[in-house]
Amino acid sequence: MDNTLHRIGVVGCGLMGAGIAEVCARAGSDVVVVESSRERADAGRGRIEKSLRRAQERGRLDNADAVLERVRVVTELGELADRDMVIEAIIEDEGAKVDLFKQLDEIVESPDAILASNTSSIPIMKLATVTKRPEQVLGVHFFNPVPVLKLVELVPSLMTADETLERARTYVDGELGKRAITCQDRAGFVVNSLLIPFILSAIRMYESGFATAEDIDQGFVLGAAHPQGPLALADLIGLDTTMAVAESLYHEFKEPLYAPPPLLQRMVDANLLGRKVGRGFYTYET
Ligand SMILES: C[C@H](O)CC(=O)SCCNC(=O)CCNC(=O)[C@H](O)C(C)(C)COP(=O)(O)OP(=O)(O)OC[C@H]1O[C@@H](n2cnc3c(N)ncnc32)[C@H](O)[C@@H]1OP(=O)(O)O
Repeated sequence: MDNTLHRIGVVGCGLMGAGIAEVCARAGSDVVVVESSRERADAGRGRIEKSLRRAQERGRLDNADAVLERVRVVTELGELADRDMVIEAIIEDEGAKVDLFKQLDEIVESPDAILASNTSSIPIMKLATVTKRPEQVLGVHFFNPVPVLKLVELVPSLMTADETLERARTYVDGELGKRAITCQDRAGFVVNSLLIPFILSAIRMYESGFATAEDIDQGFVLGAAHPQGPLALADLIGLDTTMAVAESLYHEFKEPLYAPPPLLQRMVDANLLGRKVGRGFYTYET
């Protein structure tokens, strides 16, 4: 068996999917990205192109066009049939991901192909058990902005084969030039288990009127050398995603520190989702 992963599929071309497709193509892989409609596919391709052009302008990339040629954004899942690995990066919703994994298992032809999820918090086992290849299913969790942040969490379930984990590690560390860490299959993995309670505490602090958003964030930027404060970071992640990850953590551990505060829920209800819509704790030009 050729263990190398050449042909990569990505499902979802939002914030994370576009970033994942970009870094895979920059590493030389042939990438097919699937979106649910032509409009979304066009928007996703635009996102990838904008990021590549920016990288070229800043001198971090020689030829954006050459990279773009390695990415096809399509609307049919069937186009993933010949992939060596498919990375799912759709909405953080267990039902939607389970449905997708059932379909991918039918579509992806190679018996050796890996089915990976970029989930932040949904148990990998729930996705593995709906396929006929649970030993080739694992979590491959990237961080936003994907082209900038070096970390990838690799999450084997109890059924993932050692070989699958090693093939994914070789791709992430070797081809993508990122740094993989490994952790067990429980909600939040390493980073979100620590980061989400921190962000929720900042939202509770702001909600109580204890300090302004600017002062809370400045406190962390200037007092703890974080690149941005917790509320600005929530805006970057997206308040809907922050909420979904908090709910998964709360569901798994029943710890009050993971319970989403009412203000977060209200902001999600109001579609104040952060950077991607132009307004969250701060306002942004879209
Ligand atoms: C919830 C999920 O499951 C898990 C997660 O994703 S948790 C979230 C993890 N993310 C973080 O913690 C992000 C923390 N913040 C940061 O690292 C930084 O604030 C930031 C990179 C977002 C912005 O950095 P900042 O210095 O303020 O802005 P800026 O000067 O525009 O960017 C710094 C560099 O990153 C690049 N960059 C910023 N955003 C980018 C993007 N979306 N795509 C590509 N490159 C980007 C810029 O081009 C710049 O590179 P250069 O110096 O070579 O020109």
